Amino acid sequence: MSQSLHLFTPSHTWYLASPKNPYSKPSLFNSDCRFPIIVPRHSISTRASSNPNSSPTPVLVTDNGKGVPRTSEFTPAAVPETDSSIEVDAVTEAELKENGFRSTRRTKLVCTIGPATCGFEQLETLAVGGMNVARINMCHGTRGWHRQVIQRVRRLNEEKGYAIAVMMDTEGSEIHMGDLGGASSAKAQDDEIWTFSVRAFDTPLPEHTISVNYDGFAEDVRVGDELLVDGGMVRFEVIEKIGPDVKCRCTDPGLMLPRANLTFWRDRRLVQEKNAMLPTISSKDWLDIDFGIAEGVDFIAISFVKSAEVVNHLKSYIAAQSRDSDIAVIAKIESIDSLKNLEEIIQASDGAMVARGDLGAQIPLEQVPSAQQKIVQVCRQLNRPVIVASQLLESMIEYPTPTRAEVADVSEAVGQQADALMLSGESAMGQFPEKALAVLRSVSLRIEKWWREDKRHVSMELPEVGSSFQDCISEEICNSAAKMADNLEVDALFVYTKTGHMASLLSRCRPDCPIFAFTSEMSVRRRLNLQWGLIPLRLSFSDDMESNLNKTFSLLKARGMIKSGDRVIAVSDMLQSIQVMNVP
Ligand SMILES: Nc1ncnc2c1ncn2[C@@H]1O[C@H](COP(=O)(O)OP(=O)(O)O)[C@@H](O)[C@H]1O
Ligand SMILES: C=C(OP(=O)(O)O)C(=O)O
Ligand SMILES: [K+]
Ligand SMILES: [Mg+2]
Repeated sequence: MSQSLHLFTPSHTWYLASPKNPYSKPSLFNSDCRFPIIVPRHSISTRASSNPNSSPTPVLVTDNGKGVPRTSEFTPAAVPETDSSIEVDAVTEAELKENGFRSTRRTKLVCTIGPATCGFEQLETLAVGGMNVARINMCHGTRGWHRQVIQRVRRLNEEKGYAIAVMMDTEGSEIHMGDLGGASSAKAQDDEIWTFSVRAFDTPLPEHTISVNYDGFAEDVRVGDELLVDGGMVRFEVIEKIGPDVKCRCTDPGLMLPRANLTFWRDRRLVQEKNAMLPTISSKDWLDIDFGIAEGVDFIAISFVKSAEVVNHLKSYIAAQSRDSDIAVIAKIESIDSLKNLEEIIQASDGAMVARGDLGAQIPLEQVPSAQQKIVQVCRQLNRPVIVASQLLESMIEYPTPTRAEVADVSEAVGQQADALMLSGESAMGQFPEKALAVLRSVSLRIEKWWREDKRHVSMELPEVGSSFQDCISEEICNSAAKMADNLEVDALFVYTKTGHMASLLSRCRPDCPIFAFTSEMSVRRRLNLQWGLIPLRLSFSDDMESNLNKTFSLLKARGMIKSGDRVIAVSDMLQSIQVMNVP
């Protein structure tokens, strides 16, 4: 290569030549060379001006002047998808216009939908607040209830241009309490005697009685065992067994919520055989999975994964049920077994969740932070998106402001560059769902900026993940493009991707600038919405990168989302190229 970097001016387009790249000059491509070679091409600015008629009519302009449009001021972004339009939601658009590329949020936000947020307008408020993924927990509610939520999210996407993905979370075979006979919670006081029973009760339940979903419960516990509700929020000691009833004395008082998880400990260790005997995916879970497939959810999160085998099984099941479905499987890491088999589970899955609620009930609490760090790191290395979940802003279920400790916890996850943060009770049944989401949003933005500006991230060793030579080329291109983007301080990376793979490879590098991911598939756009730093947009594009770029520039410029002089690096999975250019 004779070109030195000073020739590498922004007004030039540069191509990384590869065997798949029709633009490459064969004489310059050394077939023995593992990596593509950079060859110069002519300036993009002359080509861009050759296509003056490609500007579309701007479709949507909503902005209340404060960066994020208010619900009532929404003009529906319903954009009939044509060859010459780009699909983007009002929030992304407003954020880009208001704050520019650099300050867009990179960390994605998942909200669990429950009674506090299931209405169309409530969902829209969450969308405006930055929700990227809506999670429904099959542990609660009926399928009819969940169907309605899915339909409302879909309507939001269709009418307002959002790409909110739906994640269905299976109940799993955990041992949990029943519904508390309709009460929203029950308070256990110090030294009170409560009965945990496997009997079927008519409502209302007798006083101080809790039903348990697992038939073997009374048989398996022993007098002297410690019974933990929700990982220790409330504790009891087993004092007597009488047939199906287990009498327990409250040793740590607290509030118990319907269907709270139960674990029991003997000699300070979790009694694990119980979970081991139960299948990871119960018969009820399989019916829920059928429901999820039929409703076209984007992600299925499996609770209490123990091995890669169950993930593989579910993936083949999904493939057999719906040939062209691309439902991604998220493994919830929340048991001792899942930690033991972490790498193989993550390798088998399409993503993972650090489910700290149950994890903290299975391992000592003080081990949860290091487990989180490890899971986040393994996911990044294996190129799988990772969600940090549970109790991020727990106090906001009841209070409008978070504790300092909660803000520090959110900051830690953002600093670890997890792909996504999740709200559970805060958004499902809390009093301040919108405020909780706003806290995640503002803390993410602030901490991301601080880490970027202070260059606090130590670069992580990213092992090769590709299995074929083509995959390795894509990977090298993304690694190089991300590095170039940082070194040249470009404003954005553009990726044209059919399957989303190149976009995820770029996201994995956690570059300083945001990544615009253009895809023609709506389902890919939604799926990419879980991944760090990606701004997924729908655009129909061709194999001709030149025309794709011209089209993108004029569409984005017409909507004020980019401007002349912005510097961009573009990669594509069709051509396996890297191009550096200034927006004309
Ligand atoms: N679909 C729903 N219907 C009713 N309540 C729900 C629903 N989803 C979540 N919740 C409430 O929100 C709380 C927190 O949600 P989540 O963390 O997903 O469940 P869990 O605490 O059971 O793991 C639940 O304990 C439950 O009270
Ligand atoms: C996210 C979790 O799972 P669930 O809310 O379904 O118990 C968790 O345990 O942290
Ligand atoms: K669940
Ligand atoms: Mg759990």
